This record gives sequence, C-alpha cells and structure tokens, in this order.
Amino acid sequence: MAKLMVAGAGSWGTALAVLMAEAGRETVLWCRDKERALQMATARENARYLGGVAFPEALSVTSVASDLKDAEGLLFVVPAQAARGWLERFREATSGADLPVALCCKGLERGSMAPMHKVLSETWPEAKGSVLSGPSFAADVARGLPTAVTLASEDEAQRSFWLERLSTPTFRPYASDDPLGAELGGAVKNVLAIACGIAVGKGFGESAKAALIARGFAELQRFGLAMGAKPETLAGLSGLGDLVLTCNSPQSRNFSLGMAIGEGADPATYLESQKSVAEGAATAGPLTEQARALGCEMPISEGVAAVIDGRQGVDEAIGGLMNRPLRSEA
Ligand SMILES: NC(=O)C1=CN([C@@H]2O[C@H](COP(=O)(O)OP(=O)(O)OC[C@H]3O[C@@H](n4cnc5c(N)ncnc54)[C@H](OP(=O)(O)O)[C@@H]3O)[C@@H](O)[C@H]2O)C=CC1
Ligand SMILES: O=C(CO)COP(=O)(O)O
Repeated sequence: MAKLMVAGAGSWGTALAVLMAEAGRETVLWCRDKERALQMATARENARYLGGVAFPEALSVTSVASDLKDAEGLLFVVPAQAARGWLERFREATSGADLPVALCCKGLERGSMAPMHKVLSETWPEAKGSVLSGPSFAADVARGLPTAVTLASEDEAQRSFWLERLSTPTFRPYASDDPLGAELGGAVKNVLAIACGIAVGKGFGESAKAALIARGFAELQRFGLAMGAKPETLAGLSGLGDLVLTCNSPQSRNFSLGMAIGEGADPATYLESQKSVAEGAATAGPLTEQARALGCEMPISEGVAAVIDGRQGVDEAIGGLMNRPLRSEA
C-alpha cells in the first residue's frame, strides 16, 4: 500500500497519523511550520499537541506540501477557518490531482457559511472528497482506546478506499453515503457543547445539561434536515454520538470554552489564551446565519453565537432561552 498524508499537525491530525502508522501504513504528517516539523521528526513525538505519544516507525514528518504528490490519499485535518487556503495550496502542489481526500475538520466557514466538502469542491474540484467524523477524542484514539466513527462519501469506491485504510483493531469506521449529514453533525455539536459547558460552569447541574443535549439535538436535526441531510446520519455516530461525547467531557475544547464562560471568563480573552482550536466559536455565527436563512429555529445556538460575539451576556442569553414562548416539544 502506498503512503497516506495527514495534513495538520494538531492533536487530531497527529492522533490519526499515529493510528495509521501504528497499524503499519506508511504515513507522512504534514505540519505548516518547518521548524516544528523538524523538531517532531527528531523528538519522535508532537510535544505541543499530543505529548507522550511516541511516533511509530512508519510515521515521517514534513512541512513540504508537494510531498503529497507521492501519497495515495490525504486526511485533511486543518481547522475549518483555514481550510480554504490550504486546500488551494495542496491542489496547486499536486497540479490538481484527483486524489482521495478525507475531510476531518468540524466546522462551517465564516462568510460563505459553507461546509468543508463544499469548500473542497470549490477549491479542488478534481479531488474525491469524503468525510471522517464521529465521537473521537484525539488522546483516546492515540492511546488505542476503542473508537467508532462515520466515514461518509456518495461514492462507493471512496468509501471502500477509506474503510480499508482507516480500520484498525481499535478504530472502527462505519460507512455512510451522506457526507453532508456527517459533516453537519460534527459542526453543530461543537456549538451545542459550548452551551452545555456554560450550563456546567454556571453550576446548573445534570438536569439542565440533559435538557440542553436533548433540545440541542432537536436543533441539530432541524438544521440538518433543512440542509438536506439524512435523519439516520444525524441520529448516528457523527451526530448524536458526537454530541453526547462532546457535551459531557472537559476533554472537549468546546465544552471547556463554555465552562470557562459560565465561570465568568470573557470569550475573546479565553480564546486568545488557547493554542488549541474550539471550532464551535467560529461556527456559531455562520451556523445561525444559515439557519435564519432557512427559517430554521436554533435558539440554543443563537444564544451561543450572541455570547461568543459579545452581543449578549451569559445571563441574558439564558434568560432569553427560558422565557421563550411555550411550545410543543417536536
Ligand atoms: N482534537 C480532537 O479530538 C478532534 C478534533 N477534530 C477536528 O480536527 C480539526 C483540527 O483540530 P485539532 O487537531 O484538534 O487542532 P488542535 O487544537 O490540537 O491544534 C490546532 C491546529 O490548528 C493549526 N492551525 C491553527 N491555525 C491555522 C492556520 N491558520 N492554518 C493552518 N493551521 C492552523 C495549528 O497549527 P500551528 O500549531 O502551526 O498553529 C494546529 O495544528 C478541527 O476541525 C477539530 O474540530 C475532530 C475530531 C477530534
Ligand atoms: O470532535 C471532537 C470529539 O469527537 C473533539 O471535540 P473538541 O474539539 O470540542 O475538543
């Protein structure tokens, strides 16, 4: 089997690269910073984002985008807001090759409101896009803990390509033909995890959190269906599965962001202090903008967007949610 490239040397890209290499697949991890790539290649670990996880022998590191020319597939793990520029660079580096690309980032692009597979088709139309999403903390996957995710593509050949390469004794991808649904679940759950974190940070207790997860899932479904996703995808690993994971653990950066806000932190100041990405913060705006355009009610996500953008304080946003007109649950 030829080698795979993983682009993006944050915690998730590194965990996926380690997973692939541990299973004996020749893997190259691309990092945008030349010096950091050299450091990782020498130290045989990514101390900045995934310290303590040794790089297997089959893993090499590069900062050269054109190394993708020697790869049979790309796992793209760059944060959503930076995806467009890097996809353009990778297309250029491969002269527009029709390469399998699995999109692993979870967010909507600010401005265009586009999901990542749309950004891929606009920037690199020859690429064969798939989506890898689902409940999977990088640290769990890198430690070899059992994990199940969704691998979605409309193209059967692409599903087979990735299922064969991604499955390991501890990592189980399930096939789906609904990349849009798989992507939207991952993008929306990040926004909802911020809301759950806020509730926990405020000390609201488990009942409030359960209510937010259930009403949040109603929002996720409403939005997903309005966008054209399949209901079974939204109720699967990449939707409900990832929502439950992310809304219940401080291991989640989105949940932790919410907790800090609930405890009184200023969102912008907190975000500036973090090296890790909390995708929900940037996705809340485009998500709610798109929802409004579709006439789709998302009051929890609206509250998160207002708090993140500084339009509302936390107490005002919570008051807004609790005082909405009474309605049916459906
Ligand atoms: N961590 C996880 O458990 C999971 C994460 N994901 C998704 O994976 C994606 C990547 O997140 P993750 O690996 O966690 O990231 P981390 O928070 O661990 O690290 C941030 C990464 O983003 C990079 N980055 C920041 N700004 C830019 C930019 N402008 N251009 C290119 N790269 C940039 C950083 O590079 P640098 O160090 O050079 O700044 C670094 O590699 C996200 O969409 C996330 O939602 C999905 C599933 C699980
Ligand atoms: O997507 C994730 C787990 O599936 C990781 O969530 P966070 O980005 O909130 O850490």
